[in-house]
Amino acid sequence: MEALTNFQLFCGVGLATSILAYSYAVSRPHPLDHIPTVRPSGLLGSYLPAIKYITNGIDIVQQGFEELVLNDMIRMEYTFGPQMLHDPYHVTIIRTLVTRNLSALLPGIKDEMIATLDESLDMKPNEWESIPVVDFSQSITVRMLNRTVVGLPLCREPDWVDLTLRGTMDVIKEGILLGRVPNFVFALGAKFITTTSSRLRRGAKHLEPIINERLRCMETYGEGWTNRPSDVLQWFIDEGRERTVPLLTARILFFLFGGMASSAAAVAKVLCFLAANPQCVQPLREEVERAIDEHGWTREGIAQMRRVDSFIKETLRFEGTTAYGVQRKATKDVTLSDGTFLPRGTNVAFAVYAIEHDHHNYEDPFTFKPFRFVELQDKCGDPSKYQFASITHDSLGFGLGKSACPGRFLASMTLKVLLAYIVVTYDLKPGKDFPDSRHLAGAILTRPSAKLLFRRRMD
Ligand code: HEM
Repeated sequence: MEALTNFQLFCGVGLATSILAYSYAVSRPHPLDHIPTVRPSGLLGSYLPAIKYITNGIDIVQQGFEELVLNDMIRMEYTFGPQMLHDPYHVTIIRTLVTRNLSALLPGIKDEMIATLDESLDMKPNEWESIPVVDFSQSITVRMLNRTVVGLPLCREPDWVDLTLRGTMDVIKEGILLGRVPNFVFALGAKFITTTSSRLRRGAKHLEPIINERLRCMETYGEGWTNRPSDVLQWFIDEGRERTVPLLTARILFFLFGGMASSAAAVAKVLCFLAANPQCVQPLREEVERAIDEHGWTREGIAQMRRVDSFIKETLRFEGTTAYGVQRKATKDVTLSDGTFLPRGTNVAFAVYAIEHDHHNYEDPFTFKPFRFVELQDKCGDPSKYQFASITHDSLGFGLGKSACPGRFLASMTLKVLLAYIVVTYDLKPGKDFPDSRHLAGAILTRPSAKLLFRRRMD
């Protein structure tokens, strides 16, 4: 027999070691074996559903409805910086200053919306224009959100807009990739997978002159600085925890990340459902025109738009935003009230789509009823219930509990203004590739090729 070459010997030892390691891993009891998890056990088995999950997330989570779902967390400390995890003060600023100042932010949001619509929908009277709905929704959302965050003129600066838009999408892709990298290559892999440093450098170039000028005014005028900007950047500076350009840049980009992708995805769905349901247009127009006649484009006016609110909430419930959500990690061993034991480090998530399509929670859950929530409000006699921004155990689009989305009131106001304005200003109908959605790693997304036809309102 010929002598084994070094290479064959290396392969042989490697194979034997792998078989031993695999046999050991599958024979070891897993601390979660008592819990009905969605993933099969075993060394390779856990990666197979992860791959299947990329294209078929809904089905896998549906399988695990009423069971606990394991999931990897996206690693924000690598895509933005460790300070986002260790000092999430932006959450407090959103809960307090952003939410308290919604009335003051509204005129800027509306102004930015009209400017973006005029630029994107530059058609002649009686002419239909075909618009890719995903791109359109992202462009308008990023501008409206940026207006509240950095104000004019930066919110319209093309490179900044591109950074805050594409950068958000990059972070999502990088986060998904990082979530799939095995732990032992993680620290090294993060450096190569993320574009964090170049993103922050690019952002700092835009923010540096603005931050420096604002710091100068604060030093010069102190409390007497009368035309102090009323935007998120200024609230971060005033808070005083981070006064350097790199740290503030990371915080601002993270803030925009928090609001951008989910709001833009919601806008795309709402516009698609509006185009697909022409029977809703008249009732919506009547409501919006009445509210604007009585209160103008104010928060009071927006609050009167219950059909608009219900249309948005029902669209997101019916179409779904994600297969699973409200992700939590057990930071220590936990025993739940039903006796279920979760060892430290366990990731859990709720089967959001399944819960929002459960007939115990919603009558006729697989039927789109645009004004479902107005009917429920009328039935219980309380219009403050069942609102888009409300959080309940059967309405999980904004999460649940202490970590529920702090930006939901801003998101709700922004979406309502947009839908209300579009419905009274334009006619819409479905275009190409409509209204198909696709599933990506659990998220339910509008197909990027989907088009809508817009025309200036004719009647
Ligand atoms: C329709 C639009 C939006 C949707 C569907 C949405 C949804 C969510 C969800 C599901 C969570 C996780 C909640 C949980 O785990 O319980 C979340 C968290 C968060 N959202 Fe939103 N969001 C939206 C808009 C916004 C906006 C506009 C902002 C910024 C103003 C924002 C800022 C955040 C932040 C900072 C968190 C993390 C909260 C924390 O860690 O405690 N979101 N959002």
